[in-house]
Amino acid sequence: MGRRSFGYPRPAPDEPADADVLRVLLARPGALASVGDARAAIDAIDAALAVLLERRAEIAVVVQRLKPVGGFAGRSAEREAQIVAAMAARAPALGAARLARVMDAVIEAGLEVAEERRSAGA
Ligand SMILES: O=C(O)C(=O)C[C@]1(C(=O)O)C=C[C@@H](O)C=C1
Repeated sequence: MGRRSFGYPRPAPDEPADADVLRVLLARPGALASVGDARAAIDAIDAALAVLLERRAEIAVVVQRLKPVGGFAGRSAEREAQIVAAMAARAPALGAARLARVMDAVIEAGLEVAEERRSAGA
């Protein structure tokens, strides 16, 4: 499947030509004055999150196949701490402790998908 956005946003110079691009409208919290508007903004973000989480899981499946020891047995606390620290720099209100809980669930979900694929011989 080719790129799903058509010319916009323009690819960055170091962007692979066969990557997909997700464009997300991020409402500014201060601009939301009703529950309906705020929920619609949350729904838009959750839709993007679902796409990101699904793609992340598919890529984590690939990592498990490529690692010498994949799956739950190959879990790396050091790598997970790096991921959380990088995210905390972009999400200061959430902070590292809360992000660690979120990412633990996200990473486990990816490893479960990898395990399902492995058992199915896929
Ligand atoms: O980077 C890896 O080594 C992975 O297996 C991927 C991943 C992840 O989902 O980000 C999954 C498990 C590891 O504990 C660390 C990270």
